[in-house]
Amino acid sequence: MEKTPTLVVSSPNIKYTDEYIYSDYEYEETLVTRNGEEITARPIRKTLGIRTDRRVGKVGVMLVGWGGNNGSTFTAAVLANRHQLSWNTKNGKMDSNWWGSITQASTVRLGIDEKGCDVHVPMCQLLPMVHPDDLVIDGWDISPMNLAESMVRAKVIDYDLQQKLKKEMASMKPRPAIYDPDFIAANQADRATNLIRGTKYEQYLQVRADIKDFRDKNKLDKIIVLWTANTERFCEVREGVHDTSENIERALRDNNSEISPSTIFALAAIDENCIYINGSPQNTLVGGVVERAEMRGVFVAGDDFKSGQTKLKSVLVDFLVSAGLKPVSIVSYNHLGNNDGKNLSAPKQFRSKEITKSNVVDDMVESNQVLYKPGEKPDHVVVIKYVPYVGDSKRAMDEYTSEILLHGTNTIVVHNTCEDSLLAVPLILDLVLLADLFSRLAFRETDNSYVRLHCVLSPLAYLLKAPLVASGAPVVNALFKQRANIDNLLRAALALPPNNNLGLEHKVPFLMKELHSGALFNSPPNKKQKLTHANGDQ
Ligand SMILES: NC(=O)c1ccc[n+]([C@@H]2O[C@H](COP(=O)([O-])OP(=O)(O)OC[C@H]3O[C@@H](n4cnc5c(N)ncnc54)[C@H](O)[C@@H]3O)[C@@H](O)[C@H]2O)c1
Ligand SMILES: O=P([O-])([O-])O[C@@H]1[C@@H](O)[C@H](O)[C@@H](O)[C@H](O)[C@@H]1O
Repeated sequence: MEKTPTLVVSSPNIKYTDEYIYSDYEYEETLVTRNGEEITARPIRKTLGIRTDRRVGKVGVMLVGWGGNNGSTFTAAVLANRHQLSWNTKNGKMDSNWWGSITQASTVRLGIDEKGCDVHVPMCQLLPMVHPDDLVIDGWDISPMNLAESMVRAKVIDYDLQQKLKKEMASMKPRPAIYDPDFIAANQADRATNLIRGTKYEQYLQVRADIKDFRDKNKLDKIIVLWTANTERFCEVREGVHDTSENIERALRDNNSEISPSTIFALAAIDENCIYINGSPQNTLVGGVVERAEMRGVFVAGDDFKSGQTKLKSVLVDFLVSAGLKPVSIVSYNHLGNNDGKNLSAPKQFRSKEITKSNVVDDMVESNQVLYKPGEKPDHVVVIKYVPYVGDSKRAMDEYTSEILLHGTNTIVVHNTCEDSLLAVPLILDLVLLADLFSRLAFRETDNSYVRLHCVLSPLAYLLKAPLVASGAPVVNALFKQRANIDNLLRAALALPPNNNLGLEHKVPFLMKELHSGALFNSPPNKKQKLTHANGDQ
């Protein structure tokens, strides 16, 4: 594989040491105030010291639901890419790739070259990230099947590739897991034979022991626990039970029936200082769990991978509303035949998914009060049907009807067929790699102290249908705003300004002349500011 060039930022605002990258970043925003009919906009600017720990270390990922379609396909994809496997299909020989992963297969605009042409680099090249080949994988499942059997059961991976992976995956066996029939569909009962017995607290202790065992056996520096098990019903959040760390601890020890398996996994992960990510729609990350994460300085993220219909919805609705067209009716229907679809065929589990698939348009609608009165929303219907024959190949049909000029209407219909797991698995990789990277960022608060990001990793929103945010923070669902947030956070850690898409060197005559004469690149750099970091050389 050709060696990717090393990226170095040459600026008085950045300092590289063996352990850290120190950057002075000019954070800019516009403060808007209203006084009756008058709106005032005031630019504000703050120099932020950002430190990135370059030491990636040895990273493990523990999947809850490892034996599922996503878990087995993720494992197959890591192994296929690690071994650079090729395999035969009816369409010819295929090579491994990570398409669908923004860290591995997408690029970020870095800037322009001397001719003024945009230069893009792979996202994974901007800052030190875990290499997918180096990930150590383990996990739990209520089903006892090993990963080779799980891969066959999933019917996602091409047959010839399965044969090349079977031996290695047969040696991988999910650890016994926590099963509570009150939280997932009754139709999952026949899988549930690989279980941790005992009270909820005993199960919590066992999960912690499993994490310690995985860490010690593999000499890991960091573990990320990611839920890709079945969708649970929402737990009924109760004051005095779910609201604080202390109350949830008590509820756990009291074997409270409203403490879900996913919340037990989350508490165990956090108490073992592991990042916890929820790839399903249920409300695992209740107040007490987030408070526990804050107290321990551990990161959490969720909910529900944003892989297909919802991802497209967060683009189409953003396009329509920002074009001044008014979506008034959105209908999202799909059917699929995998075990996820089987579990979602139960009303309570479907309701969890319906919630996360429905709330995704709120921020875009609320951003345009020319089109929508306060509180006004499009009609929005979500339908999911289970049709066993189609397996993992989800069939999605969407209809978007908008009001246009002079109350005309415009109806867009989309049909989409895909192996659902092949869309979700790259997101699992990105969630793991970006969560690890973001956990290594720190922001200088005083001369010698740094604070990390808020424990709820909302910069991962691009990958999630219902992004969890810090209490009181706005939820952003528009896909390209979410993407710009990731790109510009990475740029900020390199003391680079956000991409503003102005391109004035191609629009303002004297800038165009400077560009072509080379003068544009000789303009004096920002006045050399003293690095604000106490640790960086002055
Ligand atoms: N495109 C996608 O595939 C996609 C997109 C968004 C969200 N999701 C969510 O990801 C999750 C997994 O999807 P999938 O297609 O892999 O489903 P799946 O049913 O194939 O896999 C889930 C696995 O979890 C196991 N399991 C159930 N309860 C468990 C528990 N308490 N502990 C440990 N294991 C448990 C099951 O035995 C199964 O092997 C689902 O919640 C789904 O809604 C999937
Ligand atoms: O990501 P997306 O395509 O909007 O939503 C998908 C649903 O349409 C599908 O029915 C469900 O099984 C998947 O878990 C996923 O949530």
